[in-house]
Amino acid sequence: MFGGFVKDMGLDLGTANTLVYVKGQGIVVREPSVVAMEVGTEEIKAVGNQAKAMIGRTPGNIVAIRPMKDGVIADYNTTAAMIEYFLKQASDQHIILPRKPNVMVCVPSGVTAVEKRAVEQATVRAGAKDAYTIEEPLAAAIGAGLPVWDATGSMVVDIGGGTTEVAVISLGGIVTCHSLRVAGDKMDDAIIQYIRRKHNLLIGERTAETLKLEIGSAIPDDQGGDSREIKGRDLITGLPRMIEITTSEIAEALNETVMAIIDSVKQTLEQTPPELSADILDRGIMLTGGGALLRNLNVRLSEETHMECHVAENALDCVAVGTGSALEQIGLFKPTSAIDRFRRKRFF
Ligand SMILES: Nc1ncnc2c1ncn2[C@@H]1O[C@H](COP(=O)(O)OP(=O)(O)OP(=O)(O)O)[C@@H](O)[C@H]1O
Repeated sequence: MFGGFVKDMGLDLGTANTLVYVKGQGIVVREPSVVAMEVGTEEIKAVGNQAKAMIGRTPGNIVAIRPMKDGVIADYNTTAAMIEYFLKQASDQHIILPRKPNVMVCVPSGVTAVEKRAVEQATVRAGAKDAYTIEEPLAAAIGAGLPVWDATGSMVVDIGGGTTEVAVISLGGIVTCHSLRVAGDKMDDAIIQYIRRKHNLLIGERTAETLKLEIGSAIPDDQGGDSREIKGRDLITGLPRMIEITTSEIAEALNETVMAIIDSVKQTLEQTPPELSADILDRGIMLTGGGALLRNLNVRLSEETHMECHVAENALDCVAVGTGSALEQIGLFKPTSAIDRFRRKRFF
């Protein structure tokens, strides 16, 4: 393999988190996709965990931004700088790189050719020798251990920060899929809006996400369920205020988002060829991505589709692991597969 030195990498360039998978070593970097930058000079002050801690707390001259939005690049230069930082971190910590690595990056299945090209170019600009792309649901299915290469239908629902990807896969290819720009971030927004409407309280993104992680659920609890005290700014007095929020309230806030995901699964099932539907009925639906960890989401989806729904064991890692595994098996991919090779034109 490339003189025995170069380690190829799989990059799960997510809206919420970026993971780097190094061939033979597994996941070596796992950090939030956040960059803190100085206004005016655009000098990067921090990336990843350090930058995330700054969200909502930065002084006026520093902004913490998420350069990926809805699964695609919203800010090209910052994304390239962020990828460069993560690839460098992976190589500094774990490997010797006498030559540039080949990098396989995942992209949502619904991206345009321009959006895909931007990801490839940003990866090359960040230091990759060659960039390859793989569609996210295929990577998620490989990472979740589904038999994607067999002549049998597998269904995967990957719920990330920016996108939800629903796909039926057979013989290494995507047969039907839906990509929905509704996922974890929209859930956080829904919680912010709900608390604003119902309690006249303004809370930040991080508080909303914490509520979702700690007491969120896709099914309301008749008894109210768990509760948490949260602090925010009163919209009437402008003063800080504390209130108590229950699981049932969060479930109510998330209902619309959860229904959008369920509808997308139903639509995909409606468009699935009957033989493959039968396979899915036998094996069930596999949920991956951080959003799949929302409490009772699998139960709710199961009730709505009358099928078994399983949450992958390593839900947050599936796409990165699948992306890395795909790179290891690149020889197995046919030209019609979901992987496209991008030959770099010299940039600089
Ligand atoms: N236990 C949990 N319950 C609910 N949501 C969770 C949980 N853990 C993580 N999440 C959410 O999962 C999302 C991140 O998931 P993931 O890392 O798979 O996304 P991503 O790959 O960065 O995004 P995308 O695939 O859309 O680009 C965040 O919105 C996060 O809040």
